[in-house]
Amino acid sequence: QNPDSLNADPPDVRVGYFDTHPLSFRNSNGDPDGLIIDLLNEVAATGNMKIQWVYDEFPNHINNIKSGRIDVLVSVAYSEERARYMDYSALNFTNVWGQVFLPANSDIESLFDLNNKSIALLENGINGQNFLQQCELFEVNCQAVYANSYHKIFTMVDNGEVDAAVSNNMVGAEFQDQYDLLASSIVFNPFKVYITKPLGADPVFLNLYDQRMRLWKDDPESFYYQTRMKWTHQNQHDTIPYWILYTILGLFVFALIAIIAAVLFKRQVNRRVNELSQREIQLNQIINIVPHMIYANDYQGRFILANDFACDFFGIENKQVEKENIYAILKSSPNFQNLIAYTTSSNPFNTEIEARNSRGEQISLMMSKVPYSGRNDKEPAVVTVGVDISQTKQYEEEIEYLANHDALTGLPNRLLLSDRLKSSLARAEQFKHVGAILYIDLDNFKNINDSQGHKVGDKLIKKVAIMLKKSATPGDTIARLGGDEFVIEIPELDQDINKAEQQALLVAEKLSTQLKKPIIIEDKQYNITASIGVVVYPRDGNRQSLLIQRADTAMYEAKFNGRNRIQVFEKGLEAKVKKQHQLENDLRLALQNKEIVMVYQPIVAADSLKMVGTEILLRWHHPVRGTIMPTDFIPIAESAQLILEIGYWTIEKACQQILTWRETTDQPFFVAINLSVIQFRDREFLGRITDLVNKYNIPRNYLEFEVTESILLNESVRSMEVINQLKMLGIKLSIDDFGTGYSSFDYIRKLPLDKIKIDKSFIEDIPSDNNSVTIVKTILNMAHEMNLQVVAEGVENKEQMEFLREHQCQFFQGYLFSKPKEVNKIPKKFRF
Ligand SMILES: Nc1nc2c(ncn2[C@@H]2O[C@@H]3COP(=O)(O)O[C@H]4[C@@H](O)[C@H](n5cnc6c(=O)[nH]c(N)nc65)O[C@@H]4COP(=O)(O)O[C@H]3[C@H]2O)c(=O)[nH]1
Repeated sequence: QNPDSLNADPPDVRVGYFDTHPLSFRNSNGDPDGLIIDLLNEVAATGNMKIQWVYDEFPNHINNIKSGRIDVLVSVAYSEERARYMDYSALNFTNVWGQVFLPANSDIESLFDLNNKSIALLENGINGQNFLQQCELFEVNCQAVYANSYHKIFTMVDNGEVDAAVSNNMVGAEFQDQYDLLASSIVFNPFKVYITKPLGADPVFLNLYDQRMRLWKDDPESFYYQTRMKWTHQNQHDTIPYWILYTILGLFVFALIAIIAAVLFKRQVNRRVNELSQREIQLNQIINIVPHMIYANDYQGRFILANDFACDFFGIENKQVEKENIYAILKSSPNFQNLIAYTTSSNPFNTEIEARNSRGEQISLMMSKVPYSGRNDKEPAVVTVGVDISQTKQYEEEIEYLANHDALTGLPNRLLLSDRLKSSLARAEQFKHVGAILYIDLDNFKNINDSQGHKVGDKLIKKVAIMLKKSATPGDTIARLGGDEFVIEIPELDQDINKAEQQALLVAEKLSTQLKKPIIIEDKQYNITASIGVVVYPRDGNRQSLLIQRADTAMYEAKFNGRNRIQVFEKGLEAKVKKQHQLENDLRLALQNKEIVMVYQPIVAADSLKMVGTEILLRWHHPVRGTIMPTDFIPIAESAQLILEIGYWTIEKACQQILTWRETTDQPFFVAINLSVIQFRDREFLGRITDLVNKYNIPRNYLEFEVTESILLNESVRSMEVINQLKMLGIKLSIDDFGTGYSSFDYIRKLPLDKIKIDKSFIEDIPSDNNSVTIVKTILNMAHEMNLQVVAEGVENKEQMEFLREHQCQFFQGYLFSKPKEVNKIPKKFRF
């Protein structure tokens, strides 16, 4: 120490104290008093220092020391947080521990009883912090209520505002009697009590204190022990003898370990319980997500479990399921009928059933039933799983439908027809039934498809399908084989084969008439016809493939004979059709092999009998079969789609011939060419004709096209368009075979035609046959009225010629003048 300081005024040291009885407190005179007060007064006296005591609440002193308003603070427990702003004395002056104090009547016995209780704590107090850490460790959830003095804390306990209070044991013991408190067995965290100064402040007082304490603690008779005795009635070296302290600590550690073990165990149990309940929730979620029926019931029918699907199916509440009985439910509604036999059977099995749910909706279920021995084999039950296969069944049905039906019309396809035929034929054999098959092919459908596009073609096929359905009777199978081919199977006709054939023909005629009705598609009218082949079984065969093939052969024959016909199968047809097929193949090579040639038949003027023109007629010089006439090969060319090639070749040759004749003679000399309906329908027809007449630069009126009445009538809209265009090009037009078709004078009147050719079938019978005479006269009169020229075809003798001349027929064509000949063989006398 500085010797000068002994004589100088003792320096002031401001020491903060607060009520923490018996360590420090303000006595009834308002003066500082208590264990540490006495000790520090003594320390100050030995250091010749004068203490200036500053009284405040503990939390305020924390601020006081931080702000330097006091130099020393008494009774402070150590904490790392406090050490950031305070220096501690080296020696403590006492030890204390945390303790919970309760109202006298409290039944709280352990830390766990404090769960959900309110606890009064000193604001910023170290005991409060330690207590809360303990609570957190043991998952005790209590509500902390803070106050800034011990006095207030215990007052709250006394008033019943809180369930308990926490303080150090020493303070609590002091207040215990005053507030009638119960010192609980809940103790924790023993700690030492020091004096402190602001961090970095002058250490002189703290050093003086440590110096004195060191001396005092070594001497049991010292001022320190006397003072402790005075305030705490303990005369040992410390507040508690070390062995007691260690015992308490040991017990505390043991209790702590035991509690931690218990808590860990409790936590583990809680975690496991939690996991199990999560798992149960998960399992419930899973079986409820499954879109199939799952339920289990005991042998009395009581439900053990049922998922959402099952509950919805039976119309029961999931929460109520354990109160329900499956047997009672199954009996409660006719919807569950199909399940009864299944459920009451004791055997495990898998089966597919159709059932209705509580709302009456049909469901296909794949049911599986398995016995379940239950928990510990004591609760035997049955687990039922019903997999909802409704969707799969629906797909299967759709696939089966698609496999058996035509996608465009929805009619049975070849596969289903074949199935039905098989069973019809089997029944026919067993019961001696007679049936028929009609093979229907639309005439010239390909041309409509090509000229109008597939969309129109498809619509037409659909309409035809509807027409066929309307004309058929129930029990008939109407199938579409593809393209424009349909088959109708009529299974049960008269047992007399001839009568059965008549019945089949009647149906065919009905169909044919029905099909002839105009069909309107996209505001356009289409007139179609069909070629129908008929077979009757078992007469024409007893195998379905043979019967279809024979019906097809008959249809082909109908087509070959000019279409729009019904043909019953006959024995010789197969060979004939085979021959036609062979011809079709040969015809494909005929043009390039130059086997097709043109012959010319002169047309003469009635007055001069001089040739005014010719008609081109084709001949096919077949290398094996010899010369084939156009009536035999033109239908083949049409069905084999060769007619366009042949047709344009003929027109080009005609143009060349017109040019040759023009160069060799000044006489007007026309060439007439027959047109097939297929040429007429060809989209390129007008363009190609225009190109040809331009290419050869022929006088347009030297070219004449012959079309039949049927072409004009059947193709009314298109024909009007083509005829007008041809007229605009300057080409002549005549109607061939007039009188054999419908002969609609009204219609013909509207067309810009030039000539009518009377068919040779009328000419051959004049003048002897009255009917033919009348027809020829009528045609001639009508033609004169309409200002049309008339050509008589097939004039073979002078009587015919004279009759025709008499009735003002302007032109003749026939063997009387010349047979059709190659160009260089035409008789000279008719040339000019
Ligand atoms: N009995 C007899 N017959 C006579 C007489 N005068 C002419 N004929 C025959 O009558 C037919 C007249 O031709 P069409 O009515 O246009 O009838 C033609 C025509 O519709 C068709 N045809 C011929 N060539 C062609 C062609 O290049 N294209 C098309 N699309 N059809 C053709 O073939 C049909 C038959 O032709 P063809 O057999 O050459 O038969 C020809 C001709 O040889 C006669 O006095 N007596």
